Amino acid sequence: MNHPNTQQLKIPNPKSVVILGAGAWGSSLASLVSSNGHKVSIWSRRSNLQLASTVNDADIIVSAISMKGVPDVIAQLQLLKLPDKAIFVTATKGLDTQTTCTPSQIIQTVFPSHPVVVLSGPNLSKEIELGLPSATVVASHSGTAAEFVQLVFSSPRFRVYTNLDPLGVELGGTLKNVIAIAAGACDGLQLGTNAKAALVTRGLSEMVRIGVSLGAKAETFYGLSGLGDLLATCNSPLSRNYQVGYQLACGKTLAEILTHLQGTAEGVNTCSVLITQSIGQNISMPITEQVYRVLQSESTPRQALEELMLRNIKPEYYG
Ligand SMILES: NC(=O)c1ccc[n+]([C@@H]2O[C@H](COP(=O)([O-])OP(=O)(O)OC[C@H]3O[C@@H](n4cnc5c(N)ncnc54)[C@H](O)[C@@H]3O)[C@@H](O)[C@H]2O)c1
Ligand SMILES: O=P(O)(O)OC[C@H](O)CO
Repeated sequence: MNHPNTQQLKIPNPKSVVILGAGAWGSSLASLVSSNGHKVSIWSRRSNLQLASTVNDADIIVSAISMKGVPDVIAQLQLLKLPDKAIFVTATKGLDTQTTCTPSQIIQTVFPSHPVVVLSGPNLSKEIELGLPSATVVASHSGTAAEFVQLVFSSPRFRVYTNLDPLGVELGGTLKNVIAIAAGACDGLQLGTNAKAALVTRGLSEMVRIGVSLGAKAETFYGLSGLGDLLATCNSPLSRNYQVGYQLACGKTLAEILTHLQGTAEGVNTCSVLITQSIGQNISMPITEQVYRVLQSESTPRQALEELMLRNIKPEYYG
């Protein structure tokens, strides 16, 4: 089968794309789509735009809001008449603390007749704003919807792959945030490259274990939206989740860090949800457990390291 290359990707008619959320990621996604010649509207809870008039002709509605705002904004959309053609794209990386649902699950439950596409990958918004090259994944049970979104977002600086495991892609981007907090702490404690490699590899193992138990495909976690995003977030000071861990290791309190952090570190809330899920499903998640204890001030990063190193020795299970 012949696929077009990025030079041939122009969609004949510009599409109408609505971005919900005017934060770092919403702004970067807007600039990617408008550079491709599409009509972009950005709505946020603080803008003067009416949600109803913003979405009334949308081909694509993108959620780039923080997880805590998703249920409320989707409930607002439920009261409106959306165009039948509208495809939802979620670029939010978190879990709902009330229901433990992912954003795509929340959207699909409220809008069962609209396709939902997950967009996730190693995409630090500051690098994208600089025009640096990057790749991502758009995943949906509707291959047609995923390919449509792929065409709208693809460009020579933003390479977009399709995938048919939306839950796996969404969980990859969500679960890695907790491991990124641990990786930041590892660097803050100056534990070295060997320790970081061990942490990230065993972290991936935890992601696969809980992800598969929640219904994702194991292989998805070894792609861009899993391992790819894990590597980006665990190795970059641009990541807010990494920053949380790094600064905790430097002795700051979580409250101090969050007060000064630019943007949202979803891993903090995601960690609490994962602890509930891992206990409920009897799944071992030692790194997540230690991150949780540090976030709750029940332990320090140094004590968390000791706890991890002193666990019973065992075979290297994969997954
Ligand atoms: N920044 C990145 O590099 C990046 C990359 C990929 C994915 N993401 C994900 O995108 C999401 C947004 O991240 P961000 O970096 O843009 O965060 P941000 O803090 O810069 O922006 C968050 C946006 O959500 C809105 N919001 C927050 N609470 C809300 C509520 N209760 N109701 C309505 N709107 C609300 C804010 O007004 C703002 O527009 C997160 O889930 C993040 O994990 C971020
Ligand atoms: O800044 P973070 O930690 O939210 O990470 C941003 C993106 O998820 C990286 O892909």
